[in-house]
Amino acid sequence: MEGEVGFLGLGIMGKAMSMNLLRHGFKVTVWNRTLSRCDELVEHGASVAETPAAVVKKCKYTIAMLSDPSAALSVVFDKDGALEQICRGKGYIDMSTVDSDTSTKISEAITSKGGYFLEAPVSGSKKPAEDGQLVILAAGEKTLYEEALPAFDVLGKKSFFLGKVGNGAKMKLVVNMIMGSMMNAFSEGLILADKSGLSSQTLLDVLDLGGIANPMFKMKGPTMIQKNYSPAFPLKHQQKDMRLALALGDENSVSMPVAAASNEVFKKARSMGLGDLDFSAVFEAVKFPEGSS
Ligand SMILES: NC(=O)C1=CN([C@@H]2O[C@H](COP(=O)(O)OP(=O)(O)OC[C@H]3O[C@@H](n4cnc5c(N)ncnc54)[C@H](OP(=O)(O)O)[C@@H]3O)[C@@H](O)[C@H]2O)C=CC1
Ligand SMILES: O=CC(=O)O
Repeated sequence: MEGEVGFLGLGIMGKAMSMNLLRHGFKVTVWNRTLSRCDELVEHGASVAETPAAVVKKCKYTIAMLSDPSAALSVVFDKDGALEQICRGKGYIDMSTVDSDTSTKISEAITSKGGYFLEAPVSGSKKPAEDGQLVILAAGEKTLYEEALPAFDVLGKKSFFLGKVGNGAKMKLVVNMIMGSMMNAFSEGLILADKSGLSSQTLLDVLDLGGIANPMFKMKGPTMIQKNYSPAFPLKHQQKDMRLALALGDENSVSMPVAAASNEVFKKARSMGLGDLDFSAVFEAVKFPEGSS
């Protein structure tokens, strides 16, 4: 990955990832819809471009890390979007969590102009992004995957190449569907323990020693008990992932009652105004279901 790398989208993940690239000696040109969010990256050596098109014009490789399908499409297809400057030899790597249709639309547009496309959503949240410990789920153009490995090695602890475009998106949605359902079950367990007169902390200790111990319970349990929902993975994005995973289930005639019920609780949490908090704030919606005070 020689030369300047472009980075579009400096939210929780994009900021941590582009900072990591800078720390490891990559030259990075950044763009964010809210341009002021570029300032901190500039202090650490990044250059700024005014539009996605300007980033692509300057850089052989451009990485995008955007909130959802509509943002991913807008940054490519809108006026001054990335597509305007895609030409032969340019690589576009979308690391946002989107559905396979969105990824395919972007891929077809990029490749129709002679560019190369890779989808590469990630598993792992704010802290793994800061520590370069993401799990990268890439699919699409194998040559671009191989060229991107020096960057992926900085951003992640392991990269998978999953074949044709769409497979990375699908894998990410399956993983996050499981994660969202687990977070709901965990929240119900914490409440059941509390209402039954048991100590929440003791429940966490018991869980951590058994067969269902996992890093998510270990990390989120204590902060949930303290009602600290400072966002690492925003709840609105988890709900988007449940919705997209359920659509994938529809397409494949897979019945997912557990995920469907969990999605309802995430929707309820959004309607309670919790969308910008961490996804563990779904705990509040489980505590106070529809109709209760
Ligand atoms: N946070 C996490 O733990 C993880 C998140 N992900 C996925 O990574 C992606 C980014 O997540 P995260 O960084 O947390 O999200 P944030 O909400 O923190 O950041 C979203 C980014 O998308 C930009 N954006 C939103 N809408 C548009 C639009 N219409 N046009 C242009 N830019 C837009 C925002 O720009 P602006 O600053 O202007 O609002 C911002 O840069 C999501 O797909 C998420 O599901 C994957 C793994 C972990
Ligand atoms: O998408 C979220 C994550 O933690 O992975």
